[in-house]
Amino acid sequence: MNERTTAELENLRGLIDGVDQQLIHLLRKRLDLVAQVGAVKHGAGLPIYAPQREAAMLAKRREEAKKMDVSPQLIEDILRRLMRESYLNEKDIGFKQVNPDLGHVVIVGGSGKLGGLFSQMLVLSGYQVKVIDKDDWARADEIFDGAGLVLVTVPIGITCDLIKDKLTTLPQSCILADLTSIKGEPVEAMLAAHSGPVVGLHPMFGPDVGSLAKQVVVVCHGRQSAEYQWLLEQIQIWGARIVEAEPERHDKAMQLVQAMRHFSSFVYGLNLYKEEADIESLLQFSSPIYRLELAMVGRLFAQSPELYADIIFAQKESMQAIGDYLDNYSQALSLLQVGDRDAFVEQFKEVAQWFGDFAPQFQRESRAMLQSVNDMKTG
Ligand SMILES: C=C(O[C@@H]1C=C(C(=O)O)C=C[C@H]1O)C(=O)O
Repeated sequence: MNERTTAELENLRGLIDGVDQQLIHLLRKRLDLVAQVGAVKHGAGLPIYAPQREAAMLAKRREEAKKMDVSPQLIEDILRRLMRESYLNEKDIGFKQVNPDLGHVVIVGGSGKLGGLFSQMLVLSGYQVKVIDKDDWARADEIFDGAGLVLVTVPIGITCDLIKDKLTTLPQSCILADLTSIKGEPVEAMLAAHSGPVVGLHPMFGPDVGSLAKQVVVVCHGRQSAEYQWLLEQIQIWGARIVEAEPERHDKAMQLVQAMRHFSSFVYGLNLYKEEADIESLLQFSSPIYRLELAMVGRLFAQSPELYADIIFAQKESMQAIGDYLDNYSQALSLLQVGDRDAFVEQFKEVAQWFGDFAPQFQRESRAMLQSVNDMKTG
């Protein structure tokens, strides 16, 4: 590089640094304004996540960006990232308490990660939370006395027995709820054990989400829904979306969404291990999609084996779904073995047609994900 180029670059880079510094000031200003919005919402008991406001704002900014020859997608990406920050920050202010007259909340299995997250959200909303764990059952009467809500969040394998054995003498008006990832048997067990209000909940996220904004909580109604309506409102104030489902429909979906999905990730990891794959060098050659896939598989093995065993072993019916997968895998493999490329292409087309409009939609969504995987690369 000659001196002139070096000087020109230095000058321009200095100007870019200045713009980036201004961006930091603008971000600070935006965060402060969002904090004020958070305080107003907290006072009024409004949810932190305001989808209509977001959609309207994004549409306007996209228009304005276009006029200034800035990519609309660029401003949308930036604003979406900023909004994620907003949810995190709004959370710290706390949330409106929808039911101030509730007695305390008991979280059964509160030392688990998901129990801990719900405990934190309830405390941030002004509720008194008591936890009961394995070693505390001697004090159970005292802990449950006066409870307004009992939230069961123990491993699936022991959920129903625990409900049957230990939760039969709750105060009549107390709400009994669970967070288990299957709903049929736990809801039945709760209805049998307790004659008061009962509701089954399944948070469709792990404990490492920073905020509940935009997350989904599935609700399976048990009994006396008017009594726990406040809890659903409270969850919505935390930013989550409530999706109502019949326990059977929910459990059937989980065979694919959870059991089969996690099982195939497990086998994917198992296979890498048996093949003695060198992850380091795979990463070197990885395309963004491979990296994303590896991240989804690898993250499984950073978590609790018991948790995944529980999810995969929760329903006997999942075996059927997983078995079907294996059959389809074998049939597809046989096309490869006999070299029937045409049949493969035909099957591909058939599946593509079945996906319909979802295929291009998923392509758009994954494009953004793949780009951010690429952004995260360093060096
Ligand atoms: C700041 C608000 O809260 C959230 C965050 C937003 C943002 O960062 O712009 C917009 C909408 C809400 O989901 C708001 O409601 O305006």
